[in-house]
Amino acid sequence: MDSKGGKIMDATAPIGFIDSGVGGLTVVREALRQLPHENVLFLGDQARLPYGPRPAAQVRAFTWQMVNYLRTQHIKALVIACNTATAAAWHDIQSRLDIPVIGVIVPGARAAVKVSTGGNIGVVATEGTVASGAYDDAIHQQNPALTVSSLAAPKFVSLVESNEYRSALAKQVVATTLAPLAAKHPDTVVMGCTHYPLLRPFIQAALGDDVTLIDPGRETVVELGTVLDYLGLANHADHDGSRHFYTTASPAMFKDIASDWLGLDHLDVHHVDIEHEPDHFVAVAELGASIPQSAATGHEQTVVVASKNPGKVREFVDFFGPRGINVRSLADFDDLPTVDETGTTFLENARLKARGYSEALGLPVIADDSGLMIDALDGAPGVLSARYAGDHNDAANNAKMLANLAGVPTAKRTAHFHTTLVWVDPARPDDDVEVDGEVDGRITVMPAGDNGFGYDPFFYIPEQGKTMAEMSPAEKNRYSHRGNALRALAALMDADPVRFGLPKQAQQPTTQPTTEPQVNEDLEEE
Ligand SMILES: O=c1nc[nH]c2c1ncn2[C@H]1C[C@H](O)[C@@H](COP(=O)(O)OP(=O)(O)OP(=O)(O)O)O1
Ligand SMILES: [Mg+2]
Repeated sequence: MDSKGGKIMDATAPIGFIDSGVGGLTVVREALRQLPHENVLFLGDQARLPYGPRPAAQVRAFTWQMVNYLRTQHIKALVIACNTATAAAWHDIQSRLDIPVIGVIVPGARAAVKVSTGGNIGVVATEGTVASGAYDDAIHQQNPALTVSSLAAPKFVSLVESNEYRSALAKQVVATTLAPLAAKHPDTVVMGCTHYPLLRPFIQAALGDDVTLIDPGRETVVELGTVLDYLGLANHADHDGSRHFYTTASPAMFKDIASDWLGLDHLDVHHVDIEHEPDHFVAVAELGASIPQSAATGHEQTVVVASKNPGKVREFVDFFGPRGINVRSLADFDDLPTVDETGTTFLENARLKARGYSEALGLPVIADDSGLMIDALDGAPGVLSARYAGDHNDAANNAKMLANLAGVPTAKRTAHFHTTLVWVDPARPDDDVEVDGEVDGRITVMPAGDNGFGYDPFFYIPEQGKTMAEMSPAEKNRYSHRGNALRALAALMDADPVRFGLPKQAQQPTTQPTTEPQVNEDLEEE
């Protein structure tokens, strides 16, 4: 964990990637290769593509809308995986956010300066990037003596976005477009648009084999890895991270290109609308307020997870995110009164939290009250799980549990996790939704695994042969009490979306994706 700007950041939080379309996937592919354990959220603004010909002020506004959307998903770092957006907005965004913000231009320029042998560097980019002079500036900042020749290649983005990037037409367009640059005999050429690496074989052919091509996306991911390490924000999970993709256009075409390019099946792709997001910096707490709540308008739903436990909140984000529901937690709101858990049952406490916070916020709220019941301890710690030894001190709680179980043989260490969820919507009084979930397991003698939270390292599921802390988030969710309760909730949502403020023909998946995408290592590398 690291703290920046007074806010505790979570190494397991996702990294956000934004682009005008699918081009940013070339950067995501690098991230999956170089940083496979990181959780990834990608947003492509295909509905408003291309960004290249647009005025810089408009690109900046669109970019902020993408950024503000991803900020509601609690990203720990942001990569502007688009050269045009980086040229127009990187300075503004990185100066205002309290997370690392990395653009593609500086890393790309740095790499070109490093490898150039003849001091003659070419840059191929969109009109917007060329007009900004951002690469010239970044390269000359490193070494003013280098020659930089820039060329705009406006047609390349549409070749890629129309999935034509392997065609004969593409080959011909690339050769014709690059002829004036080839005539200047650069020794190094920057592919200054994240769409262009998909055309790499044709670009190389047009410029000649002697030219070194720079993929700024690749360099950006190197820099991202360094920054995360430096800030203590790298995800050290022992399994591949989760990957969620959002597009402002239709998911179908996006899925085709993304599956092909990333070598991933079962991509989790969802449509989102971002035009209502603020087009400039606002505090995270204000972002929720800008999203319409009404089911009748069919707009996005926001729910506040009434929990101060970041481990829990993550599991809710993983559940609601793919269903297109924005998630806030109590950490996003200042000056909230604390609701005490004075009940004697999970249901009473979950109701107290859901109703208390919903009343204070005037928003739909979901609360979770959960705990561990150990048979040999007559169901303890149960409702008091969080306060068993120390107040929310996981280490002390686990130590007390172990001490109380000393000498109890394996076969008698059976236990059950329970969760009760209560959903309260101020727009639908007297229509609270209440569901339960349980999972059976056994308490180990030694902790195992680094994932999850609370009692997870000691909660062993015999059928799976591991503790919940040894499972990836998706895997834990498949078996856990919370996963089971959320599946019960999902069934109710699918049956009656309007009850949850969702549009009637909800396009959400009926069950959560349980397949973890695999990275195909065999994909061509340079
Ligand atoms: O999946 C789980 N894996 C491991 N441990 C878990 C899990 N789920 C709940 N637990 C433990 C944490 C806490 O010691 C107690 C819940 O207490 P509980 O009051 O519901 O939550 P909390 O106080 O941590 O957060 P909050 O009330 O703000 O939601 O059971
Ligand atoms: Mg609690």
